[in-house]
Amino acid sequence: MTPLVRLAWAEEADRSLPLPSYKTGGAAGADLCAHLPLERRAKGLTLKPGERAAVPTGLRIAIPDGYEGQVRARSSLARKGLMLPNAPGTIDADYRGYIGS
Ligand SMILES: O=c1ccn([C@H]2C[C@H](O)[C@@H](COP(=O)(O)OP(=O)(O)OP(=O)(O)O)O2)c(=O)[nH]1
Repeated sequence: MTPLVRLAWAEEADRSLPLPSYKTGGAAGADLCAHLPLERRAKGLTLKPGERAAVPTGLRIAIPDGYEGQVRARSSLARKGLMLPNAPGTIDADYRGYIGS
């Protein structure tokens, strides 16, 4: 049986941003987009060396019981020197808050 993963936008989310999507039929994971507040989006997010930030996704997700979600950095980010300090980030099946990374 294919597990059903439910996604919901955060209340204040900009729903014109892309939802997580699998770029190819064989992709192991779906790409998540950053959901920066509108006023900060044009400038983006700049981190100083060694600085850390939680990047919101504007999404909540419900993972079925018995499964775990994982947030991993794309390898193209690693080539730019960006990484997730907690990778893989664990999304618990009973978590219903907003997903950040
Ligand atoms: O990269 C991540 C990792 C976790 N989470 C969310 C989903 C997860 O279910 C929850 C708690 O994560 P975890 O159990 O890894 O953190 P904790 O430090 O043990 O926090 P808590 O005491 O809140 O469980 O935070 C994210 O949104 N992004």
